[in-house]
Amino acid sequence: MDATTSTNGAGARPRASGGTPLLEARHVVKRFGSNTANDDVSLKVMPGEIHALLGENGAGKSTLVKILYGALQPNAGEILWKGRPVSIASPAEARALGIGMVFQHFSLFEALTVAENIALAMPKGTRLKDLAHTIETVSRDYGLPLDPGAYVADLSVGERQRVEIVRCLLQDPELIIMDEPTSVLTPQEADQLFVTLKRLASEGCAILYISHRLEEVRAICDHATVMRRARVVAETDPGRETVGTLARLMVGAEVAEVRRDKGLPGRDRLVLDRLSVPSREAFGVSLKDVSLAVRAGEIVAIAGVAGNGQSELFDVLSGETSAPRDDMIRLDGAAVGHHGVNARRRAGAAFVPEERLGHGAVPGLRLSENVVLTRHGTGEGIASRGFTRVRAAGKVVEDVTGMFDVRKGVPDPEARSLSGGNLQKFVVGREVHRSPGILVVAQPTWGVDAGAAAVIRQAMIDLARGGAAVLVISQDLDEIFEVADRIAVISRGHLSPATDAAAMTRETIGLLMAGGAEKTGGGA
Ligand SMILES: Nc1ncnc2c1ncn2[C@@H]1O[C@H](COP(=O)(O)OP(=O)(O)OP(=O)(O)O)[C@@H](O)[C@H]1O
Repeated sequence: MDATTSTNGAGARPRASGGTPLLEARHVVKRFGSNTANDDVSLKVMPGEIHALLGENGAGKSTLVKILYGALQPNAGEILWKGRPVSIASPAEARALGIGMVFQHFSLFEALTVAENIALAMPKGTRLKDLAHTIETVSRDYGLPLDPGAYVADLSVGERQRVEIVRCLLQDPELIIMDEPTSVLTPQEADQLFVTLKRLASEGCAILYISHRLEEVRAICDHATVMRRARVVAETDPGRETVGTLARLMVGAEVAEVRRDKGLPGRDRLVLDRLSVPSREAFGVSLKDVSLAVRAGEIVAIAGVAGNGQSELFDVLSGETSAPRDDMIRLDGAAVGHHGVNARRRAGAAFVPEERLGHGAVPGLRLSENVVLTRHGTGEGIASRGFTRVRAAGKVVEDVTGMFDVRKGVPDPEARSLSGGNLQKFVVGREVHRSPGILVVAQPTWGVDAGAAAVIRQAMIDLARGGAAVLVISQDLDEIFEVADRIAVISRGHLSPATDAAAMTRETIGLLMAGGAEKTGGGA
């Protein structure tokens, strides 16, 4: 690995050429059956360095960091910690060395409080009261405020991540591994996280950082290791690259630009009429008088800080919860507010939830079985009996794999064995493949690489331009501006009127996010 000197930011540190790496992986190999996920991978992380691990979906990044965290064992290769060979047999051993990890999929118990969750990772005998106090102090100091007594079930995704980070910090790590930490955060939360990471790095803690958001990698990372198809293909200083050159290093080709011509919106297809839904949970968000009409041919995006009613809105749109009145939700003119998810699917709607594992796909089922699950009640070619069903579902898997370049080791694997981004591509692709008249999708490109994000965004645009009404719920403003014809903002359960995207700026959206939506009231 070449010694490089960082050019980014005031706090940039030169990359030591002679110093001992904090962590070094040498020639690591990891196979899953016939699929090689890491093929002779080497990596050096220096103390106090923010080190990006980049690569397209399925490149092998998560596999490598799971090995470094002791959650997986390599088939070959060596790991050195502060220059000494170590064998990291379990996450507990990794933590004992000083390696912490914040996962992409959270591992918190919803029925426990923040303090109780963190206590599980602390030495036996830690008093809950003292721990609550420490949590409050550390979380405040590092700009990640938390209420130790709050139940995890009531926290937003961004807050849950804070719990994971604070739990990690309390173990005094020298290296923190983060797998796509900003994909669940608002722009403001992400900025705050960057301040926290810079501070940790200035205190000597190294960060190994997986992200598909290349702009942020350029802004905060001192060094990047790039993987492609299980191998390391480049080492670079991201501050010296552009987003385009980084994307090319990852994907090995130019990333296609999303094409969008102006649509000619037609009739109303999805209509919400003064939809109010009281929260089911003590700390949940109630939807208040939400009105919106999404027309044929257009994409409407709902922006907002996580935890402002997005998941409640998705649940009532998809039929997971019932609307108080049937006609509060109309699909192509038909009142469906009291209908379940299958009836809404039969009415031509498709839904892609935010959580892909568990909600979007059942982890232990094969992809074809997951296709059957979402289509058995819709009468769309997945016949109701035996072989036909399995064969037709297999064909859907094949089509979606081709259209969305889903990378997988075997033709029909269990959902859980796909890399995060590939599963997302599959779940979005499975629904787009139905050519729905109405598509509601939450966080469509969460965790997918630049190339795949372009494919998914293009598919949504093409679907809309073909006459569908597409509603995108997203926290990613870049994505919203790339795809949306109109933008509405959700704030504490209120939805602002959907406004022509060309007339919206980040500033206006920011103001609406901060509570302005309540003042402007619901409207289409
Ligand atoms: N438990 C498993 N069983 C079988 N194959 C697996 C397993 N875990 C990962 N793989 C495979 O290993 C390869 C690398 O996956 P990995 O999750 O490491 O990729 P990644 O670079 O982190 O991708 P992403 O950006 O999409 O999260 C993929 O082909 C994946 O399908």
